[in-house]
Amino acid sequence: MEKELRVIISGGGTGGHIFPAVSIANAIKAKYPSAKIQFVGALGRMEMQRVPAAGYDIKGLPICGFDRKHLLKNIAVLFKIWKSERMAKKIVKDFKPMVAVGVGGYASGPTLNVCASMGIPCLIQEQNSYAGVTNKLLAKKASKICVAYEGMERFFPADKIIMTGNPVRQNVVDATISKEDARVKFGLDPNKKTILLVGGSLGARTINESMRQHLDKVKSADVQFIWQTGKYYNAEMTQAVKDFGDIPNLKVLDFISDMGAAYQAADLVISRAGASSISEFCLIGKAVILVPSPNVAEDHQTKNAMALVDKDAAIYVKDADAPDMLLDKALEIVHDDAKLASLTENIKKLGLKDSADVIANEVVKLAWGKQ
Ligand SMILES: CC(=O)N[C@H]1[C@@H](OP(=O)(O)OP(=O)(O)OC[C@H]2O[C@@H](n3ccc(=O)[nH]c3=O)[C@H](O)[C@@H]2O)O[C@H](CO)[C@@H](O)[C@@H]1O
Repeated sequence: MEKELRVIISGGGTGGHIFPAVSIANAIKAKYPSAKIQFVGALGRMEMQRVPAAGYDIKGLPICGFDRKHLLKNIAVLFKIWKSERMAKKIVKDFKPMVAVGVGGYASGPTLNVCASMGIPCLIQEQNSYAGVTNKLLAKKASKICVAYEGMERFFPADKIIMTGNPVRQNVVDATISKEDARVKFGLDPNKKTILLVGGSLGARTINESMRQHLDKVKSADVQFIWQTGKYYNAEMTQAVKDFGDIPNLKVLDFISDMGAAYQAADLVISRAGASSISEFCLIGKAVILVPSPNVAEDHQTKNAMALVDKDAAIYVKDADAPDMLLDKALEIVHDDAKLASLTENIKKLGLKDSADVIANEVVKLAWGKQ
């Protein structure tokens, strides 16, 4: 009989790292229901809520990133890294994983470093077309590196790279709720065209401003809206809507837990161009307007977006132009059924299926020592 499978999964910071981790865990559990999975995240970050909500146990490390503006503060950061490594060592010793998975984000640094130093095989998953700092540092120690974009040999040893695509949560891509029921779930008219706005897992100032500055147009549009503001901006945007007055065709939310239903409800999505969001649009086949964040390393969201836009699989609106034209563009497209159909058709061709499954197989092979 094979031994009990024990896996550590570490990383987080934003949904773009957390949700791929959860879907890898789900895929492992689907194959090995008795597998023991321990998440390790960063205290105070989003994974500390989202991972338990997905049904997994998580332990938090007091880790954070270096402060490039205030160098003196980094003495405290060094102490936190040291403390995190000690705590990671204890977690690893107690849990005794057979394999470790890192999905990027601060916590995966100490966790995978400790695992590698104890001879536990490590796999890392990089979601973007531009590798994150932690993953770049861990690449030497990892046995396998799962990626979603071509050309990642720029960052990682070519012989370790496996092209898997980004794992997306099963309940997001396999949502069975009908369009009508999904709209009712969000308190909307089941028969009215619907636009969903999402600013990534944390919300996006520009997308929010593109709505806030045009609430008159929103109210008079023959369309309804689900507007995810992000937790940070929610109070401000909710107040702006309250000050404007009643807008029955608008639902404002800080965070959407059931993204499967939100996508089902929508005829058109407006979104940032984070890697997991893009993978979801491709797999579900959603007409989307992408407004890449200009505030990310190497402008990687624009690269993520252009991979679709160049194939007529998404519409691109530059961040700086969004407050002026995003809403008008969306209202034009949502009423153009031929355009919606061609966008849907083209984006569907770009989805890499079964990513979580393929990665889970690689994790299991490493655990059993079959590299
Ligand atoms: C500002 C920033 O640093 N963004 C990065 C971050 O984005 P971010 O965390 O926004 O990640 P993605 O766009 O890749 O994924 C967002 C995920 O959150 C989910 N979701 C979103 C909103 C919501 O209300 N509910 C919900 O469940 C989406 O379904 C998706 O699964 O990580 C991505 C993956 O490494 C990067 O490509 C992004 O550049």
